[in-house]
Amino acid sequence: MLQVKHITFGYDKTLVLDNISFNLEKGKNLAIIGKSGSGKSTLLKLIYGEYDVDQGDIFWKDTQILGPKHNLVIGYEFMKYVAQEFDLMPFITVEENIGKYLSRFYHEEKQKRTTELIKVVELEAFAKTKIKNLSGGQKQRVALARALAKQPEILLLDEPFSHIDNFKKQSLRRRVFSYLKENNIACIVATHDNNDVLGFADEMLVLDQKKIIAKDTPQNLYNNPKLPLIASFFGEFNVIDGKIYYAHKLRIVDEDSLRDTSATKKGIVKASYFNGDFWLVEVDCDSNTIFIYHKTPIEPETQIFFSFQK
Ligand SMILES: Nc1ncnc2c1ncn2[C@@H]1O[C@H](COP(=O)(O)OP(=O)(O)OP(=O)(O)O)[C@@H](O)[C@H]1O
Repeated sequence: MLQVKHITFGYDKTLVLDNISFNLEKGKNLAIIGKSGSGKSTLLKLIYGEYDVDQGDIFWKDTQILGPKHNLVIGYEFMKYVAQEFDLMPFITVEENIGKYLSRFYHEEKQKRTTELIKVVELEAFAKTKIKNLSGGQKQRVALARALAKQPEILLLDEPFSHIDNFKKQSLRRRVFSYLKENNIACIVATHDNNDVLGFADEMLVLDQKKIIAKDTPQNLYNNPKLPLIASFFGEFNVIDGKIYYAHKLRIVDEDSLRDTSATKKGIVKASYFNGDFWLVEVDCDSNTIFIYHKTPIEPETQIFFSFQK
């Protein structure tokens, strides 16, 4: 189990993280979310032992994670970290980069393991390509495979799919996260993308103002977002009379249906934005901007009525 106990850290005099504590069980997937600059990468780096904490302790099982002041070589065998900038060896191939960390393995086993990992990150066609000839997204996938090469017990991922195109992203996420579950590898994923979280994370931790402001399952946080910051991670939302409503929880209704319900408001359409299955309709309601999903676009300046769905 990972135990993060009351850690505090600042790069200089200004605090970045203040009294952060949480645990993570073996094999579990934890997502860390928060605004840009809220300290997600810093937290991953502290857990990895890249910096010394100012206060507090971090343990993986019985091993205390120590920073550079107390540890000549950064990092531990059981933990791997895939940073936002991945440092691969540019002049050797994809399989050589992945295999590089498997020097202790017999040749056949090493080849088998490398092939398996190349499959996880869907780079079969590039196995013999030199890193310098790969795109950013392909490099990111090599970095992921390399981190998995030695079967860590815990993996720290910073925006792991940020460079990967949408065609690949969905299937790659499923493969990588299933691989981690099957192999009982715990992971912490710092991300801005709710698709990295919904469907994969066992829990989510929200960082804001140097603190953890929420920690719960994605389902609970999605269904009951206590703060706009949390709702904004999941999608378009509105704050109406102090309550948070996702844009898909509001319904544009006919004037006739108004008699039945008191929970209806009036507004003037400002614009409609194509959104795939729906249009996102921007409405001015008592000088507040409200967003509502609707099946069709609505002409600007049209008066509409909308109601709230549970
Ligand atoms: N090496 C550094 N030296 C000094 N300050 C730093 C350093 N790295 C990060 N910071 C500062 O620490 C704060 C947290 O940065 P961090 O990169 O952890 O945030 P983040 O949540 O990961 O951001 P993003 O989502 O943009 O990646 C920011 O204010 C940043 O400017």
